[in-house]
Amino acid sequence: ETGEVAATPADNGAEYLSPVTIGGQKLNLNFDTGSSDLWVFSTALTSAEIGQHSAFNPSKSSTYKELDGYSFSLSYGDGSGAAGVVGTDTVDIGGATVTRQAIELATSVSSAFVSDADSDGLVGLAFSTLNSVSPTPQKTFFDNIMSELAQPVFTASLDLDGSGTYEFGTIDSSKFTGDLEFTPVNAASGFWQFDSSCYSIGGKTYNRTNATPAIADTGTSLLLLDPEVVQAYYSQVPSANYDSTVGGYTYDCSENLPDFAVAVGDNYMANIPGSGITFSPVDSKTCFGGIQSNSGSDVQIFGDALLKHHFVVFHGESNLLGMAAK
Ligand SMILES: O=C(NNC1=NCCC1)c1ccc(Br)cc1
Repeated sequence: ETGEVAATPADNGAEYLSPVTIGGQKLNLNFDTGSSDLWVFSTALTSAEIGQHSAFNPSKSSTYKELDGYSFSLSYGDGSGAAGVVGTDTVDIGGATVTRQAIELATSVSSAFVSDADSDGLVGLAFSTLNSVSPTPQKTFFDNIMSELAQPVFTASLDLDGSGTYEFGTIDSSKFTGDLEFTPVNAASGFWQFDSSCYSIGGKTYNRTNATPAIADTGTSLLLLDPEVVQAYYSQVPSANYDSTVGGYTYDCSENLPDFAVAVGDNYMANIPGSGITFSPVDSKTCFGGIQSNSGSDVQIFGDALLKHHFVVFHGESNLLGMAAK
């Protein structure tokens, strides 16, 4: 079995959305390798909360089964969150189908999800140990389908030109160039976590002292790195400075930015060309960088700002992360 869906950049440029069919109902969900819950907007929310979203209606699905007394409650790294009840239903992602997938129906969502009209919920693709369902944590879609897949993998090929895809069960070699380099993942963290001990700026490589690990997180928009690395990068950008009003480093959009690369394990330097560093404009002349600080936390987050420049393989059986150029 295999499945393939488009990953389309949302209007806000901050996330990618993919169509998922649950009990015959189609929703646009954010595939998130940084969390492990599949939750959706549900008709239990108020119409003000639902707004333009698609909301799952359990009473309209002939295959939905409530899990009596089960609940979920989640908060994400950016402070957004959701909570609600739990059931099972048939989930189809591009033809890959799980018949009894735990789906989490939101009865409350944070304001960020209400105002982001593009996302009808998330599909968690980190390890099931992080699932928030009480009293019994549930398995992710990938965990449930892995044994049925032609290969126990899923891949992310995110593009800003709207041609991105997620694929389950196969590694499509037409989607990348050069070698695919695999790195061991520390699954005990619950994340797709690996070592990253060096970086390069404008082609010059630096080793990090007391290097914190990194995670591959498709649910985070930016590249959130140690302050040491971020300061080193923006010291090479004359007009750059930390602007507390927007909460990050900004610079003149006319700057000719240096290339940047971070190590993924010992065998791969993941590069972002200088032309691909900017995340968004702040005003007519100022730009906001895709490289920002993780405020010194114990892990670096390699989000879409990095991942969209690469072909990424998540190998669930051998706990490896594959990276290639594209
Ligand atoms: O929440 C996280 N990733 N996913 C999403 N962010 C926003 C919506 C979804 C996240 C994961 C790991 C670490 Br460490 C910090 C943050």
